[in-house]
Amino acid sequence: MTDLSSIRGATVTVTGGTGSFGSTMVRHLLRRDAGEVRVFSRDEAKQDEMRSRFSDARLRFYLGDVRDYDSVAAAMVGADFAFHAAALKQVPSCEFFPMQAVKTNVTGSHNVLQAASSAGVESVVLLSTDKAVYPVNAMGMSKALMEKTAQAFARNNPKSRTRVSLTRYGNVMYSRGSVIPRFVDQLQSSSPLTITEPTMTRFLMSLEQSVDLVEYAFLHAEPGDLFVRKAPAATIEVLAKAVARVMGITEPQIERIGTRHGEKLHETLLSREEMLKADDHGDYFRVPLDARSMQYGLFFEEGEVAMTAVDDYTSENTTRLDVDGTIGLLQTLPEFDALLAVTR
Ligand SMILES: O=c1ccn([C@@H]2O[C@H](COP(=O)(O)OP(=O)(O)O[C@H]3O[C@H](CO)[C@@H](O)[C@H](O)[C@H]3O)[C@@H](O)[C@H]2O)c(=O)[nH]1
Repeated sequence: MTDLSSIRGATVTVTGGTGSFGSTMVRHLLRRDAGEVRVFSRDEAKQDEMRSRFSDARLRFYLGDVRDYDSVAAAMVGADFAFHAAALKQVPSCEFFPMQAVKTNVTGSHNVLQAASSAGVESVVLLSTDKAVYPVNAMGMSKALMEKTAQAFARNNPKSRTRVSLTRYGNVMYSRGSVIPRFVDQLQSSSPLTITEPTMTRFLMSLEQSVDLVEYAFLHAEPGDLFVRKAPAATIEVLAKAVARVMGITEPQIERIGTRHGEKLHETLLSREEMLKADDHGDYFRVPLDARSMQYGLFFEEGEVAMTAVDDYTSENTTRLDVDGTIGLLQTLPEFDALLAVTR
């Protein structure tokens, strides 16, 4: 039985541990009294910065790349649990270099699973994205294949000591390089807000909520399960107006720049096929593994029960926030607190 007390004293590896999610997860694990937290990542400068910022003797830094099996294996030996956040996640760079996305997101994730299983790690939670559902860009496609790799591991190794599970989430508000800090910069320099397509919608989630989701998966997963957190969404026009209002600007200048390469109008967190199988856990959905064995007939001949009229779970049909609702959400973010404290 996994509960929060399992983290106490445990050794935990976080791949991508210096990133926005990774470092928040590391902090969370330290608060949960983990005995040792291993930060696995490529960038020695970020590790060094994190070492002095955290200044915690329970942290261990592992330099490596998920593409390099030996480096991942070294970070897994003796670990109890692992959270796999290392990824190439920017849509444009993966569009231009799709094989780089394959190497990191697919082969690298496979390395993480193999290394964890060889080391007898008890649980691995892998992070995926809404862009993996009906993917239209290389980043989403590579993450979809990562999901399939994890599910195949669970299906093909029912006796494995390593419990593999997945989480999928949408846009993390104020994450590095994303639209909210971009709007904030534009407002601060009195430049127009660059809006791609005003009616485009995105799920909105805070970094803390993404950590909660990953911990929920860790606590509740059966092998091969996938979890998403229910989340509200807003159009980009609403989001732009809300960011401006929070910063005291009621009529922001707006410049339409058009939809970028590989972008969807709306994102999907769960397909209708997944919704048909999903269990409703209140704040979360759990999608169990399709655990039919390697008997191909079960896939090709018997098929599924009739598909009923269930919809995908999308940023178009989830709870939609208006400007006031979005402001309410933005005001919960520590980044805005810090920002407004400076401008006040
Ligand atoms: O100047 C800009 C930049 C973006 N947008 C729009 O804002 C939304 C969000 O864009 P952005 O913050 O760049 O995020 P996404 O491209 O949706 O991708 C983010 O969210 C994904 C989860 O859906 C993560 O996997 C990615 O790593 C992360 O970059 C999109 O509708 C964009 O069209 C604008 O309107 N103006």
